[in-house]
Order: sequence, then C-alpha cells, then structure tokens
Amino acid sequence: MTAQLIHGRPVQQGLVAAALAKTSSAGVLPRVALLSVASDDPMLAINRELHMRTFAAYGVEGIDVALPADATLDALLERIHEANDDQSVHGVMVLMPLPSRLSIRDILPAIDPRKELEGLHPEHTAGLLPSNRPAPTGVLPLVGEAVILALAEYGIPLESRNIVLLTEEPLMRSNPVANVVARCVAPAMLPPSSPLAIVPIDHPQARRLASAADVLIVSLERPEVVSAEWVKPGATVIDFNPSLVGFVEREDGTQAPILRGGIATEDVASVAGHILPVPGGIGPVMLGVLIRNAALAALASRTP
Ligand SMILES: Nc1nc(=O)c2c([nH]1)NC[C@@H]1CN(c3ccc(C(=O)N[C@@H](CCC(=O)O)C(=O)O)cc3)C=[N+]21
Repeated sequence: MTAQLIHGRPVQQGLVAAALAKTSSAGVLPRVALLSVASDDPMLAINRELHMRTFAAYGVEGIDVALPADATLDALLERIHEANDDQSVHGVMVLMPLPSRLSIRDILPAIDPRKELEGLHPEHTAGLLPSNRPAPTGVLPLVGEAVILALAEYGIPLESRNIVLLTEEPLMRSNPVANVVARCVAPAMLPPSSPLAIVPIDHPQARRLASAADVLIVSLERPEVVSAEWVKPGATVIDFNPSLVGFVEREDGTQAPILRGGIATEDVASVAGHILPVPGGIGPVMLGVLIRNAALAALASRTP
C-alpha cells in the first residue's frame, strides 16, 4: 500500500478565501499582532517568520511584536494591553514556546477574548463544558478544529474510529498548552463513539497502542521516530510539530529550514492509508483557521 498524502494548502486556501471575501466586501482589512519572546529554540524564529509570511501572502497585516529573551511578564502584558486597546488590531496571538518563567495562565486571560484567535482564552475553552454556554463569538480550539476540518475535507470519518494521540513526556511537561489540548480539548471535541488514548511514546505499551489506531495523531519533538511498525495498515496518520533537521540554500542565497515531523513519512507511507505530512499537512490548515478567525474577529469588530 502507498498512502495518499493529504495536502493542507488547498484547505488553507479555501478557508482563507471564503473569510477574506467577507472582510473585503465589508471593507475591512484584518490586522493581527503576533507577540513573541526571543528564545534559543530555532523553531521560534522559523514559526514567527512563517506566520508573518503567510499573513502577508493573503494580504493580512501582521504586526511583529518581538520581545527580548529577558522580557518580564509585565512587559509582555503591557504589549498585550496595547494590542487589546488598539482599535485597528483585530487579532492578538502570543507565539509558543515561552520562557518557562512566563506562565500561559497569566497570558491567555490577558488577551481580549474578542481578539484571541486560537480558542484558548478561558471564555472560549469554558464553552467546551456542558455547564457553560459558548460565548456568542466563541472560537473553537484551533488545533482540534483544524484536524476535524482537514479530515472532513477528505471524507475521512472520525465516528467510531480508534484514535490515538502519540505524545512525549518532555513536550507535555514543557508546553502546558499541548498537554491540556491533548488531555482536555481533544476528548471534548471528538465524537463520543470514538475510543481515544493519549500515549506517551516512551510508555512500554506505546507501540502496541499506536498500531491499533485508525487515526494516529503524532505530536513529537524528536524527528522521524515513528516507523511503519507503529502504524495499522490503512490508518490515517497526522504528523504535528515540525522539528528542524537542517538548512538548504534558496536560489536567492538565503537559508531555508528543512523540517521533519515525528513520523518517517516514506516508511509510514508503505502501510498507512492517508498521511497529513510535515511539511504540507496539518500546519497549513492550522494557519488557515488562524487567518479565518482573524477575519471573523475583524468582521465582528464592526458590528457593535
Ligand atoms: N500560540 C501558538 N499557537 C500555535 O499554533 C503555534 C505556536 N504558538 N507556536 C509554534 C507552533 C507551530 N505552529 C505551526 C503552524 C503551522 C506550520 C506550518 O504550516 N508549517 C509548514 C511548513 C513549512 C513552510 O511552509 O515553511 C508546513 O507544515 O507545511 C508550522 C508550525 C503553530 N504553533
């Protein structure tokens, strides 16, 4: 078997084109403040550049608010408040990873919920609980929505499927958002008919559990560790979390990063049915949902 590759780029283009058609007929141009705190992690600069480049490609204005590595919580909160108060800014996003001394608990609630684009503000996540009514302009957690949209686009069902999230302990500990999205948000968004296991890759049963998955979602910081033996024949495999494995020179002499996800794509393709690969799979869908959410926030800002 050779897996069919699922391309995220057309899904991104469809989502963004529909949303930007509405903003342009309303005469509004979405503007997004992208905040980040400098770090040694080379993926931060790569992701920051990718976000800015993707905004620009669609004519969305990105405001690159880059703080130094030693920025205090107060300094970051001040920049968030500035963006909240700026009527010309419709979306505010704080890029991960953050230095460990800055807690996401202090940061996400500081973003104006009308401008929070990833569905992670407490007002948005509270809408996942049955006791709470979703906010009228509620935003769904972006990662979950991206997976659901991408699979729906290709007619891959989630109902009654055995779903496994293959994670890793260091990432879940260092990135509380990744941990909570796996353990709280994903179970809340997936169909009740589907068994779901969250499996750290170093667990003794990891390979057995992964190879029982109809839908295997891989979120690892180590590149290319999941091989064909981890995958059930015909399964759908979604590769998250690009890692930097090297650089190639572009024609203009600048360096382009070479990115790989947690799966060895070619090997896995010999058994899987469908793969959302790195690059070109779920990442572009997530960026599409992000830009669509910015467009919706821009539209909502015009109706008092
Ligand atoms: N607050 C926050 N929210 C995030 O959603 C968030 C974040 N912080 N920090 C970093 C990670 C990573 N992330 C990516 C999204 C798209 C691609 C993506 O589309 N990548 C292209 C890659 C390559 C390219 O075109 O250069 C692809 O997979 O095809 C990658 C990575 C979002 N993240």
